[in-house]
Amino acid sequence: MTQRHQIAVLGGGSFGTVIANIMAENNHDVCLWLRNSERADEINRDHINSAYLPDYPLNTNLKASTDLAESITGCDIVFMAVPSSSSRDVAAEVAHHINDNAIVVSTTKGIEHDGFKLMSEVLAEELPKARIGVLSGPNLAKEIAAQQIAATVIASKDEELNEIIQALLHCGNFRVYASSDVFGVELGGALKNVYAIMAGMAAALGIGQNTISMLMTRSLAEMSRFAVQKGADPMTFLGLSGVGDLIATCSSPLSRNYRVGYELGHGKNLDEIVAELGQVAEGVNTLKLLKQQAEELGVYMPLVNGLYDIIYTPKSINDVVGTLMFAEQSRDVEFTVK
Ligand SMILES: NC(=O)C1=CN([C@@H]2O[C@H](COP(=O)(O)OP(=O)(O)OC[C@H]3O[C@@H](n4cnc5c(N)ncnc54)[C@H](OP(=O)(O)O)[C@@H]3O)[C@@H](O)[C@H]2O)C=CC1
Ligand SMILES: O=C(CO)COP(=O)(O)O
Repeated sequence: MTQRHQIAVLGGGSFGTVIANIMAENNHDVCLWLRNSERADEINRDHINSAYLPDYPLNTNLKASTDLAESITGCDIVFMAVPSSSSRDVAAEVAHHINDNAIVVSTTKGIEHDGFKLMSEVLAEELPKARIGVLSGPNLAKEIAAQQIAATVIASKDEELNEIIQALLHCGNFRVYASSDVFGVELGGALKNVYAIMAGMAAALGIGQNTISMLMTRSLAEMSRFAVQKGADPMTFLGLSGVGDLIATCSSPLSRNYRVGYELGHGKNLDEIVAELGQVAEGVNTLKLLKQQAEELGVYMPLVNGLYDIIYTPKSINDVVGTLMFAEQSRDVEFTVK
């Protein structure tokens, strides 16, 4: 019989709810921490999170709470599923209640504003005694909630941690692959959000399959180029957390980042789009940070620059496309396996 774990999932949005429910279905003690008491009551009473996943019946053993101390105390595993803008504050609170040596897994695909830090780095600073992992992959929450087959990646240097998380989340429609490349897995999840905005914008303009293929492939080249400059292994970008997640989010209106791009492509204002979305689209902040970081490192990122110009400068989409099409023509594949 597998060990029964006591788990807290912090963040009661779409992804937090889905992973909490999978683990409750797998017979673990799971508490979903959220800040809205009406929603917590609804989950405990009606076993539904109607604000985020109205068609997804939740396991009756899944508990919800607005009390962070109550949610975390005694847990051996904590999942972070809040937006990157809140991760440090939430982690600092977690530090008061968490067991030494507990496992903490970040699911957040974003970058901290100051210092271009990924969430595992933020967690390591705030929770120095925790064993830290990162979960990332092509995981559109609504598809998982609809019981569609999906897979993800758990990344940690701690092999035992990877095995524990694989067993926790594995079920008939969800597979978990392991990686030791925490940085590469996490960076892939954060960067692809930017390209999903671009893909949504391109979809709004009615582009064909050749153009879609070109955009996605050149996005992967650009992401990998940036990652290599930051010291990551480009091979990780060929896995689920890299190209896998890029394909999912650049192809689906279920992606919030794609939807932001789609509305931008129809001429809507960014602030209005974000306000109407009511959920996190991490790529909007990542775009600015990525452009700045690429400039500092001297990495050539024409797609990021073009998207930035469309959103934040008076340049039109046609101006930007013209510039991109007449840029110097270079090599297709930049990396070789020795
Ligand atoms: N959705 C997906 O398919 C996947 C998402 N991710 C990543 O996971 C993260 C969360 O995504 P997702 O669940 O979809 O996002 P949602 O926007 O659906 O939910 C975010 C949740 O975080 C809560 N929250 C925000 N700020 C705070 C705070 N300061 N304290 C407590 N709770 C807070 C929100 O609360 P409230 O409802 O009260 O506003 C909401 O419940 C993102 O970084 C995303 O990139 C990762 C994999 C897949
Ligand atoms: O990361 C995701 C799917 O893997 C979710 O993408 P969005 O945040 O764009 O909805």
